[in-house]
Amino acid sequence: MSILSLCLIQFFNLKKGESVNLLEIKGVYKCYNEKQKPKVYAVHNISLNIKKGEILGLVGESGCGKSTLGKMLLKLEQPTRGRIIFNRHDITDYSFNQMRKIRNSMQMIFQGTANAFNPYFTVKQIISEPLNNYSSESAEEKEKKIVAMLEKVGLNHTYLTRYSQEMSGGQRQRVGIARALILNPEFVVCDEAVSSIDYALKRQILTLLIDLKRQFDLTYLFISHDISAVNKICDRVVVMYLGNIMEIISGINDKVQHPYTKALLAATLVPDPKKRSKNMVLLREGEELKIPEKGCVFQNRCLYTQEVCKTKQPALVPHNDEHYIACHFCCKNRI
Ligand SMILES: Nc1ncnc2c1ncn2[C@@H]1O[C@H](COP(=O)(O)OP(=O)(O)OP(=O)(O)O)[C@@H](O)[C@H]1O
Repeated sequence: MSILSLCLIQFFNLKKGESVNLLEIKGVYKCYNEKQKPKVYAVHNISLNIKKGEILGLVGESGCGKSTLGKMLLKLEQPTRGRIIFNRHDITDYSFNQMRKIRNSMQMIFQGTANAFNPYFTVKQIISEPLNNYSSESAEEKEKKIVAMLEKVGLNHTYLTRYSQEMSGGQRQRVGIARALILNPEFVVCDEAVSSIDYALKRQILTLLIDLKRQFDLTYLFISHDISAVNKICDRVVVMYLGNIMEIISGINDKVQHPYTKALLAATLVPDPKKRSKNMVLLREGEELKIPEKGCVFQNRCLYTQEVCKTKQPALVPHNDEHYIACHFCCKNRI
C-alpha cells in the first residue's frame, strides 16, 4: 500500500471522528526490587491508550504507582516489562541519545512546592535550562521566547530575575508550567500540578492548563489526588490501586461501579450535606494493608469479597464504550 493511500485512510478515519493514539501502553510492569520475594510491583500489567488531544486523569491513593507510570511514559524510569509506543514509535528500549531527540515532545509539570526548583536559579535560568539543552537559538531569542511564555502563563518580564523562594506557590506553579511548555511539547505529564494550593488558585491553574492545551494542541496525563480537579479537567479517568487499574471512566461520579472507586468518591468532600454519601470504611484500625499473592488485588479491603476474588484476578473488561471495570461482580457479563 502506498504512503498516499495510508495518509488518505488516516484522513478519512479522522474525518469520521476516530481518534489517534499518541501513547500506547502495552502490558507494562515496574518492579523496583527484582531480588525481593515475593516480587512487589509498583505498576502491574497496565495496558492503556492515551489519545491525541485528550486529558487523561490518573487517580488513586498515595503509593499506588501513579508517578511511576507517568515517569515510565517519559522514560524517566525504565519498565521492567511491557512496551511503550509514542507517536507510533516503540520507545521502550530507546537509548539516552535516542530519547534526547524526542525529549522536547514530552515534558512533566511537578507540584510547585518551595523546593521544586534550584534555590540559586532565577526564573530566567529555570526556564532557560531546557532551551539551553535543546535549542541553538541566540540568547536574545531565548529571552524573547521566555518572556512570551511567562505572559502566556499570566506572569511578566519582571519575574525573570526572581528566585523561587521569592514567589507564591501559585506563581511557582506557573513557572513550572512555563518551563514544561517552553520546548513546545506534544505530551505533558502533570504530576499533582494543583495539589496544596487553595481553591481559587486551583481554579485559575486548571483554567490555564485547559487554555494552554487548546493553544498548543497538547495531550495531558493529569495525575492527582483531587477528584474535583480531575472531574473538571479530564476526558477520562483511570483509577489505580496497588499498581493495577481498577476502573476507567469518563469521570468520578455516580456512574462509578468498582467498590474502590465508590470508596474514593465517598471520601471526597461534597459541599451539600444532603448529597454526601456515607464514608465507607475500607481498612479497620490497626489492620495492615497486604498485597495478596493471588486473586483480586483489592480483596483485603473490599466490602463484597467472595471466594472467586481470592483466587482469580479480574480482567479489565468493557462495561460500555468508554467504561472499563476490573471486578468479578461489577460487569453485566461477569460471574
Ligand atoms: N525509586 C524508587 N525505588 C524504590 N521504590 C520506589 C521508587 N519510587 C517509587 N517507589 C515505590 O513504588 C510505589 C509507587 O510509588 P509512586 O510514587 O509511583 O506512587 P504514587 O501513586 O505516585 O504516590 P503519591 O501519590 O504519594 O505520589 C510505592 O510503594 C513507592 O514506595
